[in-house]
Amino acid sequence: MDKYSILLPTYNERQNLPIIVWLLIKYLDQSKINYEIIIIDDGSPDGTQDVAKELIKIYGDDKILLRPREKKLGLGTAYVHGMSHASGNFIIIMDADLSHHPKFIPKFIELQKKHDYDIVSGTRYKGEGGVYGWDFKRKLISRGANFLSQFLLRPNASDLTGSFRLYKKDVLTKLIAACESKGYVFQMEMIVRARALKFTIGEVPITFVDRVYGDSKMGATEIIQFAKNLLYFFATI
Ligand SMILES: Nc1nc2c(ncn2[C@@H]2O[C@H](COP(=O)(O)OP(=O)(O)O[C@H]3O[C@H](CO)[C@@H](O)[C@H](O)[C@@H]3O)[C@@H](O)[C@H]2O)c(=O)[nH]1
Repeated sequence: MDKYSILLPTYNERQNLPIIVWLLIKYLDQSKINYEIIIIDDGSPDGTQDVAKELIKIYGDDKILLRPREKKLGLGTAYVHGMSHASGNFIIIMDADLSHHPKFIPKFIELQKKHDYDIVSGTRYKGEGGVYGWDFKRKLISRGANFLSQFLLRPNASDLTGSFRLYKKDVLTKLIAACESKGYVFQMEMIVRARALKFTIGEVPITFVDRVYGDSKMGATEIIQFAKNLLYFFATI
């Protein structure tokens, strides 16, 4: 039977974590999906790990695992760390801040099964997909980054910077081995490398809703890093 390991990277998500975990359990149980939830917390000062431990007491350590690290080491490396503890043959990566709704997961799984895709990527930029709650500046950055990367890299997916995705575990293992970046740009690199390695990608339109609690960790450093990597991938891949 297929098993899905859901990776939830967290940094200061004390308020969001109980809600996202509850929603995940509700939708995945309802759809009779076999899963585990892996929380990768980078030593959040707001007590996210204490909340995670309480959730494990409530829902059980067969459903929720906490795989903490001592300090903030970046989003890309958090995925790698989580995956090394995953027992599923499929991996689902999503944000813990309620921007990604678990109701889309059964659609990801259905599409993957139908076409045996290596990757299913949530897309905000196709069909019914969309973004809610971002200000004009943030929308412009995201759209601009996507437009530029589409133009330069010609990837097989319409949302290069999004992170709500399902991977076959062996595919993700190969992609991780091929990827060099550590931060947010990891999402883009995965799709670019996927094309080079000839992995198939299906897409499910998703609505991305900006977080209500807490703050985004994306700043100028991540944006500059993204631009540098974009040019590097353009020149090398
Ligand atoms: N463990 C760990 N988790 C992190 C780190 N940085 C961020 N996270 C977690 O990663 C998720 C996304 O981080 P945010 O900082 O909230 O991202 P965002 O601004 O909402 O950005 C979203 O849009 C980007 C552009 O489309 C996406 O690239 C990004 O993945 C995300 O979906 C959240 O669950 C957050 O706690 C880190 O260094 N370590």
